[in-house]
Amino acid sequence: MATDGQASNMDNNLANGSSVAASAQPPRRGVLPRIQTRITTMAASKPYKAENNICHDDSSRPVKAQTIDELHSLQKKRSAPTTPIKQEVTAQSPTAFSTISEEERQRLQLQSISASLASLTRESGPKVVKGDPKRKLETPKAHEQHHQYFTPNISTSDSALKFTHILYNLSPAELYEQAIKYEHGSFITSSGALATLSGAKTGRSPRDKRVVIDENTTDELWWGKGSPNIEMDEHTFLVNRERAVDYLNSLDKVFVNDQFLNWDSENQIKVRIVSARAYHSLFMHNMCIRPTSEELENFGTPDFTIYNAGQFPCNRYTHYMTSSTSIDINLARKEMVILGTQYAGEMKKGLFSVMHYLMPKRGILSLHSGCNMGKDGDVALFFGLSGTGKTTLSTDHNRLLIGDDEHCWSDNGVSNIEGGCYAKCIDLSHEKEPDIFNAIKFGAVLENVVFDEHTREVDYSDKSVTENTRASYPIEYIPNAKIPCVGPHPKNVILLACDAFGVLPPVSKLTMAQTMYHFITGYTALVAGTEDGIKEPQATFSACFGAAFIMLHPTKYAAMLAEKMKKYGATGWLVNTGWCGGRYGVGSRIKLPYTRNIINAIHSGVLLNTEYTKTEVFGLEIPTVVEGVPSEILNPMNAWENKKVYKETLLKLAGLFKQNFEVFSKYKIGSDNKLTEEILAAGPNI
Ligand SMILES: Nc1ncnc2c1ncn2[C@@H]1O[C@H](COP(=O)(O)OP(=O)(O)O)[C@@H](O)[C@H]1O
Ligand SMILES: C=C(OP(=O)(O)O)C(=O)O
Ligand SMILES: [Ca+2]
Ligand SMILES: [Mn+2]
Repeated sequence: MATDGQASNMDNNLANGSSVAASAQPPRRGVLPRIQTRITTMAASKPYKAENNICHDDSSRPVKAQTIDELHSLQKKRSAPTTPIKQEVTAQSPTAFSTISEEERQRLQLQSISASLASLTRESGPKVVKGDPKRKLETPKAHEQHHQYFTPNISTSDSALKFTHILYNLSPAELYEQAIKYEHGSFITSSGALATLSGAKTGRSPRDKRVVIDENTTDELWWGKGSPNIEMDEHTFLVNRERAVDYLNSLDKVFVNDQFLNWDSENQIKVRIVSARAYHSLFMHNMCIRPTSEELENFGTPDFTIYNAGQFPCNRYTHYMTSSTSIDINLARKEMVILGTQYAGEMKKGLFSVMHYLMPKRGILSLHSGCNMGKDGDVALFFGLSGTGKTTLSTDHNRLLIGDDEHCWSDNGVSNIEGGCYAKCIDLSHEKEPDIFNAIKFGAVLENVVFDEHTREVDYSDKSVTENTRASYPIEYIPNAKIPCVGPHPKNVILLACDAFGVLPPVSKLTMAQTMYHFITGYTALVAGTEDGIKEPQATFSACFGAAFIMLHPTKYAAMLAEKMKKYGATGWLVNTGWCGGRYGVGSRIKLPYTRNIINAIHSGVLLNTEYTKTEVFGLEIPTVVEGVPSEILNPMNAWENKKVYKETLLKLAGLFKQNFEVFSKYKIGSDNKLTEEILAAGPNI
């Protein structure tokens, strides 16, 4: 089909081409057209006159360059001067860089980057210089005094003799060029996105995420069974940090991104990402909040720094290492080191873990949820594990998108932590998800997708590289994004589960105790791919729908959620975006349009006042009708052909729920004894 189309297009072009040629004066074979040397009918608008009656071969102005090199130098305009240095600084409010010259500011910035990259054993940062090493002019001689580079006090070692070039907050266009020139597997797709490969790891490696245990974190953090925080000591962290920093400094150039997290300006943090790949720099450019040039000038010292040396493995002879991958967080040093994985999601989710530590300390609840808002200001949260529909369902053409994955709930309302979205691409189509499909354009990063060698058309159904194909794009690529990404207190809290057992109803209305029970339980069937090594869906429990990212005990987050939901009167819902009519392999996944209709009925308030029945075992309230959804699927028992197998499956899942919840039964949720008892009773009855 496509070939036919192309062929006939080509025929048309040829036909058009020849007809145009025919209508102009065709040069007769063997007779070349005469060269004109006289002005005849030059357009009157042309600003210059012919000299000595000799006409130039071109009707435009001559180029203002004497040589080819000069011509090339004209092509690139220097960026507009950065915002003027503020002079009106009072003695009471001197800002960090307010009274300094542009040169001094640049020097301080490079000094800060050099300090970030400092070796802790040699106690010095590398010699850093701004700009691409391929532009030789910018590589200074060491004795030259040049404001573009910074030389720290260097102890004797060969690594101290070279410069590390810093590609600082490059634009997407510059990053495209860097990726395409220097990184294998980088291509521009037909829609303008940058296609890249993340290497051997195409998903996160939760079993390789380590957190430094020290005198503070011993008591503060959640350790042990079920916790994502695999311990490591400070010394081992420093060994890995040194390995990453030495690797990065051995390169000709590194990328540095200085950006923000959290749209709530009172609770924003400054992050620095040092990475070796343009792909990683563009990914974080999309995922974090992009500073304005003025904000960048006043950036100062970051609150948290990532060293991404993902191409380089960790050393398995190092204590605590169980593979060649390690993602290490040190809260005291405010640093994270990545070795042995190039999957970009580690950076995004690593920072999310950090927010899960920092925000609750301020009484702010961090949420692994999507978030959107109706035209009347009604906010909905979409909690759920990977693949349950946070990104898909929060991206809704009829509502404003606040964010697809990571939020904060403070006394001021909700705020997105990030500046972009990270959508799954498997089986993506314009028809099913037009807004996400259209966001995959110039500036978007497309990970691990397969495309036609010639047309660069992406085949979203192709799983040859991985099932976890991904697109990262700035949030403003979604047409109805809410910028700034903040909103009032949520009205609906939707818990998403992708139930591979097919026994949970497509929608149920939850009591407060049930909401807490299901929030702490965090059930889903993990969909293939996002976590490395998972190929088939399997039942999973992940506390707070994000056990891989929370840092404190789950009951801390649960207590905060209960308090906020009560205070602001939010309603909890459980939505199964997984299977109906049988388990995975027998039934089928609930159709996305049905789920959207369910979600619409929640947003509109229709589902608050409708008829409900209660299910056995889980005791869930289910509506008897939802507009645009076949009534027979609303009660899963009706959708199953074999009722006996349904009941067995239901009991099996209920048993897994009970078993999972045992560890939480000895904990109290906040200061409320009654709520704790109610939560324990809100689980399945068997
Ligand atoms: N009924 C449904 N509801 C939500 N998503 C569905 C449904 N059926 C299929 N899907 C697919 O499941 C995936 C959900 O993934 P995503 O929205 O990225 O989840 P998350 O953001 O929670 O990780 C998407 O690929 C989506 O197209
Ligand atoms: C980036 C991730 O998020 P999600 O799959 O929830 O979109 C992830 O879990 O690796
Ligand atoms: Ca997620
Ligand atoms: Mn998502």
